Amino acid sequence: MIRLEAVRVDAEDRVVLHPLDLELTDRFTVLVGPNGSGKSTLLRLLDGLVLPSAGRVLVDGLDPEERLKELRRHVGFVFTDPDAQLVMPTPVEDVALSLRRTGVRDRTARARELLAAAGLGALADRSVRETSSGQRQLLALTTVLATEPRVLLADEPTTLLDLRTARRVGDVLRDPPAHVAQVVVATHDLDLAARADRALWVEDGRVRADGTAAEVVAAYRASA
Ligand SMILES: Nc1ncnc2c1ncn2[C@@H]1O[C@H](COP(=O)(O)OP(=O)(O)OP(=O)(O)O)[C@@H](O)[C@H]1O
Repeated sequence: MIRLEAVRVDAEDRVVLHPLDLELTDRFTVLVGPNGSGKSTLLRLLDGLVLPSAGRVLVDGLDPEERLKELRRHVGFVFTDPDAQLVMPTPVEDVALSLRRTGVRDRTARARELLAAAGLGALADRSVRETSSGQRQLLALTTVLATEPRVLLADEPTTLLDLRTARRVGDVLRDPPAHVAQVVVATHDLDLAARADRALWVEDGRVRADGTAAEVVAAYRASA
């Protein structure tokens, strides 16, 4: 369960996120809203990448200000830019690296299985630099899932993807591996958003609507 208790985030000259109380218990929650509304900030609070200026964040009881290391093991974050998290020369090495804390014995063999399951088997030994940006985005998601997080956070995970790959990423977010208890995604992809259980429409640093994905996405679409 994710809880925000009177959380506020200030920038130098303004409030980025106004005081917010929130409890997220659904399996798949999306954050929608215009550019610069505070979605990424809200997501980053859940991984301790942004710390609250006031209030408290708890992710399955872990407060990022007190137990950051544990939290980071508990939570996986997929960045918009996959190059921010792909560090090894080849996909198989990158996924094998992510498996280092999982107790898997043959990490290379398991990495190949995970890549194959993600539809990336043919790229396993290629240079990451030779893969397309969409393939790298899917690879970044695969490497994060390989760490076996309980909570999966993703910031615009379908931005670079063609329709079919976006659909596949949506399938993974909708129905992730069993170790993932909760998924929270910030997105402008309203087809993806509509597949969530719950949606928050964030605007000007406030939650403007909160409800089922169908309701909130329809209201947000109608506002454009
Ligand atoms: N550390 C910071 N210092 C100053 N301003 C910030 C900081 N972090 C975020 N902001 C500002 O806060 C606002 C919200 O940013 P955020 O990245 O959370 O929006 P977003 O909804 O994710 O936008 P987008 O859809 O464009 O990714 C923006 O105006 C941004 O410029």
